Amino acid sequence: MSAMLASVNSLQEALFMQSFQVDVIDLKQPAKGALGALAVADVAEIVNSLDSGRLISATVGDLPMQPDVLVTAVQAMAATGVNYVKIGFFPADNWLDCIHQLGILAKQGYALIAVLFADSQPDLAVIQALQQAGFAGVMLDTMHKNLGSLTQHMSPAELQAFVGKAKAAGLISGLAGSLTKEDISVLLPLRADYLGFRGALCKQSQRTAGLDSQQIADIRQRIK
Ligand SMILES: O=C[C@H](O)COP(=O)(O)O
Repeated sequence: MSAMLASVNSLQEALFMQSFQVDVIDLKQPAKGALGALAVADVAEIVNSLDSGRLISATVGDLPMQPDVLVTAVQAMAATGVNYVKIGFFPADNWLDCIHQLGILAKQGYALIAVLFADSQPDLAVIQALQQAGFAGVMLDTMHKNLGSLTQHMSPAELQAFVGKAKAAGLISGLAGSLTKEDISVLLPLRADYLGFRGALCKQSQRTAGLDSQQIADIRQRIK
């Protein structure tokens, strides 16, 4: 069974989401992009306010693929005490260099999740490099939030292949990207470790709008 990850953008949203017993609370600022980041100080406050033992992830933002920029951002975000730091792998020709530098942090104990974007046709061969570098996990998301859900960019067979490769590499696997409640029955059989949501949890399914309790309860019910 897959777990449920829910993205929230403030302490108020995080506390509200916690009341629905979601498995992973993901801290990000959707208004700042696909993986827009919250301020490190805000993340630290949220980490200190949620129940201990609650799994928390945070993104470092839509950053350029520059190893030094990524390493600095990851160190700052990890210092807040989040369980996982998510790093977007945007189209660039130096992924292996970035993975190598981030791998130095991974080997020091940082729990890193690489985010690949289904709408940019990522080369899944990178999963092997992520494993060798010591990443904790890999997930699929979408970069362009107005171009449909993950299931419109990759077929069930392609998504199954992604999950299979991640599992074979011993990595946590996640699926996200404008997922709708209708996507859930398609994705659950793939047995990813978690399914991630933001837009579908919000009013009018707008990821920058406020959370909608009925939507959250509905999705929580479908994943339980
Ligand atoms: O990590 C999960 C994402 O926050 C998903 O956001 P989205 O559903 O708006 O694409």
